[in-house]
Amino acid sequence: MAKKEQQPIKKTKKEKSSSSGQPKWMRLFKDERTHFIIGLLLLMAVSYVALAFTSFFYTGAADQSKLQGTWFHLSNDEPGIQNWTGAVGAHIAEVLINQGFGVAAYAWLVFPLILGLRLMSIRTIPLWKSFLYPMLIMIWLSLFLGATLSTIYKDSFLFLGGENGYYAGEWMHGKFGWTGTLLVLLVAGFALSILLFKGLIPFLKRIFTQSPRKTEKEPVVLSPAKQSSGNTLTMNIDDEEESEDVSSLYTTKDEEPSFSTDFEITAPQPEVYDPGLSIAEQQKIMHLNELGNNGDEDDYDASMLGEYDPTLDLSNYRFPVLDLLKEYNNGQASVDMDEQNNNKNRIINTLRNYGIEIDSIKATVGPTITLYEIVPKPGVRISKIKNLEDDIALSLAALGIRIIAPIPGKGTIGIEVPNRDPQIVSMRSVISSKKFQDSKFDLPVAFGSTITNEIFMLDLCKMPHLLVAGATGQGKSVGLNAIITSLLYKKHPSTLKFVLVDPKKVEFNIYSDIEKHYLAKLPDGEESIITDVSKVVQTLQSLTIEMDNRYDLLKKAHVRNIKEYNSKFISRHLNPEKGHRFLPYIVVIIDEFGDLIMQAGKEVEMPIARIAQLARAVGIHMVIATQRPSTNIITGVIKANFPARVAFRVMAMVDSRTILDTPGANQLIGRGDMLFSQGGDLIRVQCAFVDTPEVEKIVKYIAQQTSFPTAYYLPEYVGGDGEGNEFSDMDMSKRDPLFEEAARLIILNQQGSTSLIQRKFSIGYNRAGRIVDQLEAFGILGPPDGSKPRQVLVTDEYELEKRLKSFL
Ligand SMILES: Nc1ncnc2c1ncn2[C@@H]1O[C@H](COP(=O)(O)OP(=O)(O)OP(=O)(O)O)[C@@H](O)[C@H]1O
Repeated sequence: MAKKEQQPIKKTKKEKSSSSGQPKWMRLFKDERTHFIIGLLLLMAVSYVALAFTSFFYTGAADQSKLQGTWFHLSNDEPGIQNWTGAVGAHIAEVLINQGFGVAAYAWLVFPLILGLRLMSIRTIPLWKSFLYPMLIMIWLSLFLGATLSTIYKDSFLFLGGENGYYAGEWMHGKFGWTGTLLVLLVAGFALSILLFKGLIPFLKRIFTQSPRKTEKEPVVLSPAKQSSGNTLTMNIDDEEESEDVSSLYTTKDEEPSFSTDFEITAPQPEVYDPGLSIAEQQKIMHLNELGNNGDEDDYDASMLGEYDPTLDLSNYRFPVLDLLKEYNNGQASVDMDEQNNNKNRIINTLRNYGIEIDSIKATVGPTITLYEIVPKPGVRISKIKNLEDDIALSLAALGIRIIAPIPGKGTIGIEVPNRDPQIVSMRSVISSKKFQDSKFDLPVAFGSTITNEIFMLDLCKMPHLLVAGATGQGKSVGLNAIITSLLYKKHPSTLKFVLVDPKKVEFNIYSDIEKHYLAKLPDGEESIITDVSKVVQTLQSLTIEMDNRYDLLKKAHVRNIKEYNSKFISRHLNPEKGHRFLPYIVVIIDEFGDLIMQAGKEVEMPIARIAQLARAVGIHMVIATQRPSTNIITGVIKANFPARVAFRVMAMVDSRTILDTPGANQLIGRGDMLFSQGGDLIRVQCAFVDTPEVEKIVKYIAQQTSFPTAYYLPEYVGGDGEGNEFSDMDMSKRDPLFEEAARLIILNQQGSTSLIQRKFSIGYNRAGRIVDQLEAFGILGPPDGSKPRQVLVTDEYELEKRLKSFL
């Protein structure tokens, strides 16, 4: 729907059917309100039947004689029925309880109850469990009651185990006798308990392995805490199900000291190689594992409590609604055919003037740019067309023309020409798009629309960090707001926290009202939006501590990344008593980090680099923005660690090279026109537009809802020395005496290998390795890259001299 508003031209058949091709009844069926109403009806039906069942125990005897009729008779009104729910309820109870499975018939109600709750968006246990488990319990209980108690209640109107249980019990008595039947039922009951409660086997093992030790330890006086765990064990004999929960919850904690001395737990080391992680992250995990494996989390299992729901604290939280966002381009803009035809003819003529003939030309009209794709006649040199950029721009009398020769993967040549009447791509249109709504990304960002009218989305988790740059007034702030807005529309406050840094003190202030929902800050930080440079440094250091803490948790949990960690926590295989907690993603957004680098230099650059190198595995992602795309701001260190980049319009080609390593951003037209690059490919995107009043509305909508008691507190950062931080440890005085010479050598050779330094200076491998580490820490060499040589981040001696001076 919304696509139509933003896109002036007819879409392809495929796109059209995906957005509007659904029949009305189907949409009604999928509508949230329909689900809610069906859920409500199910809950009503469940309550009705539950009441009928309960009443049946009191009124069943009196009603029995009147229940001989069929359903048809009953619905024709049966006089004198006493069941609280009338004739229909009485009949249902008679059929399901007496003729069915006896008191165990209540189990029928579990599945519709859970289904109803799910339809109303209240999540409990998985559906298959809610069906299978009650059915198994029902069959067993009906058999048990039928086989054991039926003789006791012989004269009652009620079959405790239902007719099914009664006759099955009779049959079993005939086959196995009384004792045999009881034995079979108890064994079946035990097997069923093992199936239902995962923690039962480890619990029993513990009881059995512990009993001899208990006698050895008898003289030891138990602390009150231990005595209470003894109580837990006693309960176990009385109440099988309840003690199951309680025991496996607490035994891990209480029994642990004596356990760990007697048993060597050989937990599997996590496999280190993970293609999703950077080399530095993999090394970090390997290093942590080398330090020793003291996590014995493998035993912990509280899965019988059902899945942990991280959103439970704010379970009534409502995501912002679409109506908070504005519609633009209400009157559907149509394609200006004259403009398209004129441009097409001009392109053909200009090319012809230079002796270039083409086979075909095709136009795709985007919101702000039209892409003309041409196929030249065989034998035409592509570079010849590329050189005509200025001439084509002149003939079209338009700025912002970009030639892509050839379009990667297409075999055509693209000429991007700005439209005379650009359309705004509204945030509303991208947020309401099916692509965004159905997205399964962990941190989905709906950035805007490509020039071929596709919604452009990225997963910040995969980037894993983003550098945003562009001259002032070209759409950077709107871009940052689009990122934040997308995340607010998709992530619950318990799963995402922002750290917002704003040295200009104007851009992010608007978000301070959602501090307790979505922001993370230092425990002593008064302001939720960080504006002060010294506070920025502290916050970044604190984030590196948070990162290290999270790595420790990952190590203890024997997992490789935050996703695995959180799913293990959700399935209750990580013990909160041992410091485990659900880890929200943290997105750090730094507006105008150029100002910070100018004021605090390495103090901010180095923690940024460190977080960028390591934090992806633990769910910390960074977006840094600057309006000064110069090499002293976007340094080699920054570039090496931010492979995903967004460039808004810049004034000079050299600026575009600084951001993207290629020209292009200087040819953009501004107002949200941007280039996204990751690993070489450039995509031109019209950034979605969200203005301040819209953001205010979203913030207000969230702020008026119940929040957490405080913002998310980052760990306290003590002292300025940055204990354990290799970057701050490496001040100039601690450099190797050969540091400068080694730096010159690798810049001269543009090759950064340890063996080169070793050979040239005739030094040992260890010392050469240390020098390489120092060169990396000072941003002269990039991080290790598998078997490939490290990247040299400084291009010439002049830049090196400047750097060395800045360090002094
Ligand atoms: N995606 C967009 N679509 C349409 N217009 C836009 C878009 N982005 C920005 N603009 C227009 O450009 C103006 C400037 O945008 P913005 O404030 O984001 O620039 P900026 O690069 O952040 O500037 P500064 O660096 O000075 O903060 C906006 O007020 C708006 O009119």
